[in-house]
Parts: sequence; structure tokens; C-alpha cells
Amino acid sequence: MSISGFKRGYHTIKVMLQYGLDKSLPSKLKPWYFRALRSCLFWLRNKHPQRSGGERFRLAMLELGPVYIKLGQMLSTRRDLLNDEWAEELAELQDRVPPFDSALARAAIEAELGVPIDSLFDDFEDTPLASASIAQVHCAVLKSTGQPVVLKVLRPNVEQKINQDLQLMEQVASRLEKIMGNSHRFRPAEIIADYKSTILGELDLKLEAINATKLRNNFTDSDALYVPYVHMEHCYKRLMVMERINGIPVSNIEQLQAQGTNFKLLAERGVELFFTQVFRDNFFHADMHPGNIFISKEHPDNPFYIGLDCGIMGTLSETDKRYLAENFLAFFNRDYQRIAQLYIESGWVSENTDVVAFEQAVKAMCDPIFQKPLDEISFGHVLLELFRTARKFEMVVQPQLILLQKTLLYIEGLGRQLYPQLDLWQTAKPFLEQWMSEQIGPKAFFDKAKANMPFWSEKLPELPELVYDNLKLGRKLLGSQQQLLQKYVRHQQQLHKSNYLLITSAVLLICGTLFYNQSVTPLLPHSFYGLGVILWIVGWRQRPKKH
Ligand SMILES: Nc1ncnc2c1ncn2[C@@H]1O[C@H](COP(=O)(O)OP(=O)(O)OP(=O)(O)O)[C@@H](O)[C@H]1O
Repeated sequence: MSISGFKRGYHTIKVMLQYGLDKSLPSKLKPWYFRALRSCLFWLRNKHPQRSGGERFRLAMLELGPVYIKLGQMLSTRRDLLNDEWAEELAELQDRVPPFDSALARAAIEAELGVPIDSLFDDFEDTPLASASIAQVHCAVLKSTGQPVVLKVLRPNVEQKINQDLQLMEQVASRLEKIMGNSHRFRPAEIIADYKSTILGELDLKLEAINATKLRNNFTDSDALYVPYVHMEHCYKRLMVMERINGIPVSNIEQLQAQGTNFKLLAERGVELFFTQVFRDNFFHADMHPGNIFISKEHPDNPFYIGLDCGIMGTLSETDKRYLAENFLAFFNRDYQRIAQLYIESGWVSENTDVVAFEQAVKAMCDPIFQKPLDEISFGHVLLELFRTARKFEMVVQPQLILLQKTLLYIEGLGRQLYPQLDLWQTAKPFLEQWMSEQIGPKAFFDKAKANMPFWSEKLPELPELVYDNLKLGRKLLGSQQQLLQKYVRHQQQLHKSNYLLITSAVLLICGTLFYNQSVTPLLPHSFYGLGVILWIVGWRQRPKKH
């Protein structure tokens, strides 16, 4: 470990202990060696004993920087793991991170634009509209069109800070793996690698701008999702300019209630949006924490979502999509054998897996879940448990599926917060069944045929020539096959004839010997010998030659 890595490691431990994070750990997660190590660092005392556990955790994440803030954001959506106090504290990490100096923001924006801000924008506001883990957002008006826009600029040195923390995490994770050995299912190095690829995607605002434009285009005519227009001509790696939206943060339930939002429709549209992005477009927003989702103020009875921050997007292969949809349907039909088969067919687990044992494990996991009423079942959780079960059968980690499963958990959490009676399955099932029938029904056949049209229209003019060539080839093949057959028949006939002559010659020779011993008259045995020898010579000559 380098000196700077060591320093950062010490700083991280110091901040965590000074905010008393060790106190919040349940005692079963504090083995004797942990407690011994803690006692060795006696000078690092909890400096904020008067604050609550959630607040201490949030402040520690804020002090440690972007990587930890993101971690806190992710945790904030896991209301299944956290109590309300913690979840609300951590939700503040979604967009209430202390801002950085506006002079630095201006300098960074102008460095990217290559011209002064005032030459392209009017009314640039030095006080940021919002400040988040990776970037800060300032309002302005686009000079050329007079449209209100926001300028999203990366925090100074955010890349270095993230890389340094990730390096440290990678080193700790690989040491942990060495200590625990290969047999353990907990693979910290894999988790960090997964997290790394996710967070690094957020550091390129040009890429985010491209993603946002693609998502916007996918939902141009949608009444469920709106994505703000991105001014691509002013987007760079560290700066993004887009239309300013004016929605209500999805977490602000009171304001949504006050305007009379149709929560049932909103929650159902959330689920529909998730499945449309995954199955129709194969391009889904994978950072759906509430700080990135707003609700329209117009027509509260017919509300739509406004999606921001397209830094992390997910895609699945066609095969994964198909198996995932089937998996959900099989789960709902309690067809555990099918689930086990699907994991094998898709290649998620090896084909040598014991299907029966796997099916039993899936059943043991799913049966207790079905004891609950349907509207209490979390499908993100079911998927997570299925992956855990499959890990016991050496499932290869599929980062794209993990991303999807996390997104599903977010969506479900959000949907249930908006409308607690949301029956996710009733909303999703018709969508999945329809999608599956489109994949395998006659419509799928015609769609595929239609998709292959350009290929066939290119090949069609060559078709008569190809048919003629093939017929000619076929006739030639038929001719040579007939020749071969005739040759084989002739060969067999010759063989039979030769065998017949040789056997008769052997019989004559044996008879000749018998008569010779009887010595009735020498003429008879000699005639047998003579005839036998002649037949043997003829028979031998008749034998077909080996080729
Ligand atoms: N187009 C916009 N119009 C209005 N407000 C916006 C817009 N884009 C971003 N914001 C505000 O800025 C906040 C932070 O933006 P964004 O989530 O894109 O930043 P980030 O640093 O990538 O955040 P995160 O911590 O989620 O990674 C949003 O929560 C929202 O309040």
C-alpha cells in the first residue's frame, strides 16, 4: 500500500470512529478481534455522542466524500434494511450536500466552454440550485433562445478523490478475499468492481448527456416519463447544459398530496416505466434514487415522472431479458423446476448443476415468501434471494442483473411509498405476459421476418441462380450416389460368388482326402482334388479387390 493510500485509510478509519460508527454496529458483527483493534485506537473517540446514529452516519459519509456519499444514497433507498430515522437522514445525501465555492464552479464551467459564461448565458446564478455528491447545479438562461437552463458541473478534483478511495477499497477487498479464501461466497472484490464501474460512469457528463438524449427519445410520446432536453452543443466531460425542469421531488409526499396527485396511477406508472425500459427499450435508468426523480406539477390527476441524472444506465442481452421475464412468470406460477431449468439454460449456473437440489433450494427460499399477501411481496427482494440461492450453486455474478435487481428494489420501494397498496405483480404480470407472447408467438415470427427483410431483399435477385446451382449440384450428387450404390451391389455379388466357390472347393478337398484314405480307386480322390483346386483358383480370382 502506498503512503498516500495508508494516509487515506487512516483518515477513513479516524472519521468513522470519531463519528462513532462502530457504536452503531450490532454486537454480533463485532468479534473479539474487532473489539481488540478498536481498543488499540483508544485516542480516536466518538466526538458526537449527543447526535443520533443516522445523523452521525450521514455526517461521516459527507466528510469522507463522493464515494461514501453515493454509498449513503444507495442505502437511503433500502427502507427494508433501515429504520425511518436513518432512512430520512441518509435521504439528505441525495441533493443536500454542502456546495463548493461558486468561483470554482465558474472557473470550471469556463474552462470547459472555452469562453466566458456571459457570452453564452444570461442570469447565471452563483448560488447553486442543488449540490450533490458528484456535481453542482447552477441556473442560467440560454442567450441564443432565452430558455431557462441548468449547468451541471463536476466537483473540483472529484475524479482523483473517487479513484483514491476506490483504490483503497480494492486493496482492502482483495486482502479480505485472501484471508477468507475462495470457499467463501462473500466476494468483496467483485462488489467493489461492480460499484467502481457504476460510479466511474457518473464522472463523464458527455456520456450522461448522450444517455439522457437516448432516454428522452425513447419516451418522446410517453405520458409517464419526461426527460429534460439536453443542449449537446454545450456538453463536455465535466459540464452538461440542459433544460430546467420545475417538478416536485418524489420524496415530498406532502406537496404531492396538497396538489391532489393521483398516487395509485403514479405508482403503477413507475412499475410500467421500469418494465418498459428493461423489456421494450433494453436501456434502463439504474440510479433511480428519489433525488433524481421529480413529479410534474401540471395535471396532478394524470401525473408523470421527470427523470434526471442518466449517468448510470443498464442494458441486458436478449437472452438475459427473455430468461428474466420467464423467471418472473415461473416464480409467480410457483414453477420451481422451471426456475431451476431457466438458470441452467441461460448459462447463469453451470449445466452440470444438480437440477433437483437446485429446485429444492429455490422452493425452500420461495415457499415462505408466498405465505405473505401478494401486495407485500418485494420482487426486487425475491430476485436478490434467488441470486443468493444460485450463488450457492456457483452462479457466475452477472453485473447487469445485479444492477437491474437494485433498480427494481428502488422502484418497488418508491411505488410502495407513494401507494402502499401497490400490487406490483398485478401491474407487471400483464406487461410481461404480453412481452413474452410477442417474443414467441406468431407476431414474433412475423416481426423477425420483417426485421430480416433487408437481408432477403438483397439476396432475392440471386435466388434463381442459387436454385439452379443447387439443382445442378443435387443432380451431380444423385448421379455419383447411384454409381456408388451400383459399385457396392456388384462388390457384394462378387464376394458371395467367391465365398461360394471357396467353400465348395474346401468341401471337395475334404471329400478327396476322405476317399483317398478309403483308397477305393485313386481316380475318385484325384478328381475331387483336381476339381477342388480349380474351384479354389477360380473362387480366389473372383474375390473383389480391396480399395
Ligand atoms: N434539469 C434540471 N432542472 C432542475 N433541477 C435540476 C436539473 N438537473 C438537476 N437538478 C437538481 O440538481 C440535483 C442534483 O442533480 P444530479 O442528480 O444530476 O447531480 P449528481 O451529482 O449526479 O447527483 P447524484 O448525487 O445523484 O449522483 C437534482 O436532485 C435536482 O435537484
